[in-house]
Amino acid sequence: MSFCLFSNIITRQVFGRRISGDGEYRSSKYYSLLREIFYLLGGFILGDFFPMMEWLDVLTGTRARLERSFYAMDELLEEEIEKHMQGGGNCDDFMTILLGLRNDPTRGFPLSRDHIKAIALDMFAAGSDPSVITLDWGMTELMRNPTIMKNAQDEVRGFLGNKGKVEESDIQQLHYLKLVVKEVLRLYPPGPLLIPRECVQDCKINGYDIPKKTRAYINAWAINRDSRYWQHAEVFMPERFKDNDIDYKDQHFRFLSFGSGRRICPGMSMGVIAVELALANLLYWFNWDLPAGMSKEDIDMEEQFGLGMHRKSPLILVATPMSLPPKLPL
Ligand code: HEM
Repeated sequence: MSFCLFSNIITRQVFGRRISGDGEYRSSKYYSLLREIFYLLGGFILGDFFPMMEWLDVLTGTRARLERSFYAMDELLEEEIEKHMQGGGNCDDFMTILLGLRNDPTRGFPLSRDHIKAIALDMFAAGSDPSVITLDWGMTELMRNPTIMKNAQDEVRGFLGNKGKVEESDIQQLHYLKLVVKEVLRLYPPGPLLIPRECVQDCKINGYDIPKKTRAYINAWAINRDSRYWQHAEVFMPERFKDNDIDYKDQHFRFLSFGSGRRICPGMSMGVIAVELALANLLYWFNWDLPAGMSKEDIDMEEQFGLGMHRKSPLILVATPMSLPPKLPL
C-alpha cells in the first residue's frame, strides 16, 4: 500500500491522476509494471557493477525482462501523451506543461516526445521507491526502539489532538518526527551507492590511479555510518540531529542520502515531506505491535542487495486503529 501511495503521488503530478482507485491498485496495469521496473532498477544487475560481465545478464534472462518492461512502459507513456494531446490532462500536471513547452521558441533546444517520455519515466523510477524504502525502515527502527516510537507518537497525537487528519501544513510543527526521518535516512539511504558516475578525466584518489571513463560508485551507506563523523554511528538516535546544522544538503559530505553536487536528488524536499506525512499518519492513526510471540530482537534487519536498499523480508506488524474521542460540536 505504501508503494501505491507514493506512486499515486507521482502519477498525480505527472499525469494528473492516480494509478488506481482505492483498494484496486493490485489489478492496475501500472501497478504490476511499476513493480517490475522497480525490481529491475533496484535489484542486483551484474552489468551495473561489472560492465565487463554484462553478457551474463543476457544468459540469466534479465536483459529480456528489461526490454519487455521498457516496451510496455513506452506503450503506456505513449497512451498518456495521446490522451494529454487530446485534452485529457489537468492544466497543471507535468505532462501537460512539458507538451506545452514542446514548441516554445524561447527554449534553446526542442523538447521531443522522447525527452518527455524520459522525464516522466525518470520521475517514476526515482520518485516513489526511495520513499517506500524509507517508510519501511522507519517503521522497522521505531518497532525496535519503543521509547523513540512513543516520543514520536506522543508528539504527533499531542499536536493533532482529535483533528482526525494529518495535513502537510502540520508537519512543520512535528520537530521530533523530522529528526526520526533524518536518522532513518542516515542509516538506510535508499540508494546506498547513489547513481553511478563516470570519471571525465584521469585522477588519483588515495594513491590509486583512476583512469578517465571509469565507472565510479560513491558508498553513501558507509559514509553515513562512518565513526569518524558520527558518534555511536550504528545506533538509531534521532536526537543526534537536534542541535546541529547537519542537513540533507550537507556541505561536508558526511550525510549523502540524497547524493551531492550537480546530480543531487531534485526531488529531495518532496521526498522528505511525503515520507514525514505518511509516517505521521501511521503513528497518528494506529498503535503498532509485533505479531504475537515475536520480540523486537527477532526483527530481521537484513538488507536486499542491489541499487535500492529494500528490506530483505517484509516487515509484518499488527496495526490497531486508534479511537478518537468524539468531536465537539462547533
Ligand atoms: C526519500 C526520498 C528520496 C530519496 C532518499 C532520494 C534519493 C536520491 C538519490 C541518492 C539520488 C542520486 C543522487 C546522486 O547520485 O548524487 C536521487 C536522484 C534522483 N531523484 Fe531522488 N530521492 C528521493 C525522492 C525523490 C522524489 C520524490 C523524486 C521526484 C519526484 C526524485 C527524483 C529524482 C531524480 C529525477 C533523480 C535523478 C537526478 C539526476 O540524475 O540528475 N527523488 N535521488
